[in-house]
Amino acid sequence: MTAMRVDVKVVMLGKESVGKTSLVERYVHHRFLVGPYQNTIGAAFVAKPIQVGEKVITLGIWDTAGSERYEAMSRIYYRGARAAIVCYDLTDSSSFQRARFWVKELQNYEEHCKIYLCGTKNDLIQEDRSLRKIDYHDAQDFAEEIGAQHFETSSKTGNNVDELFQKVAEDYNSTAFQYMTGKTKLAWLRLLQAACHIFTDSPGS
Ligand SMILES: Nc1nc2c(ncn2[C@@H]2O[C@H](COP(=O)(O)OP(=O)(O)OP(=O)(O)O)[C@@H](O)[C@H]2O)c(=O)[nH]1
Repeated sequence: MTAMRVDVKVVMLGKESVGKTSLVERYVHHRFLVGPYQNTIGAAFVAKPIQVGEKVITLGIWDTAGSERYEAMSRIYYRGARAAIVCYDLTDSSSFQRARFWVKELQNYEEHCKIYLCGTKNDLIQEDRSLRKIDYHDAQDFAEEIGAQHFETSSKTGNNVDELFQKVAEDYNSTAFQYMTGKTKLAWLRLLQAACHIFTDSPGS
């Protein structure tokens, strides 16, 4: 097995049973597993290359266990993450409280981690609007307050799932230069300068 170089560490956070594993399954394997719910123990990792313009960016996705029993462990997994997908279940108001908890944690301990707020299971809302427990605008306001992107997804139908992960990769791509260390940035600038010289000095230009 060859090791894959990971560009962005992404962590999935949220109350148990909100659908973190299902989101990853849908995105990575294009499937929705039916059958008895199996809670994640500890965490699971998967690497997924994704095309952004001309580039391929590999997301390293950590799917954490939502059970409060594993809270201390989940903290280990968000260390150094560049993106966090904080999930809540649109049909469960307590899951939104839990999402607020994870957002606070990230704001306090992982300030460079970009947050994506994700309301899951929107197929259930499409079927029966009375099941919605989190108003779209309330969640949107919260997302704006914390500077996060907000998505409502369904792993069952696939609605908005690719868009969510694509956005994570695109955001990383557009900010990657910003996060380069001084030395790397200088090297890139010199390379660009040299390329410009070659272009302007080339015969016929
Ligand atoms: N209808 C519907 N059910 C979903 C969706 N996503 C997840 N579920 C169901 O919700 C239950 C929990 O899903 P998981 O993906 O295992 O949840 P989790 O957040 O990974 O749970 P933990 O591992 O305990 O943290 C399962 O029975 C899923 O089938 C969805 O988009 N629509």
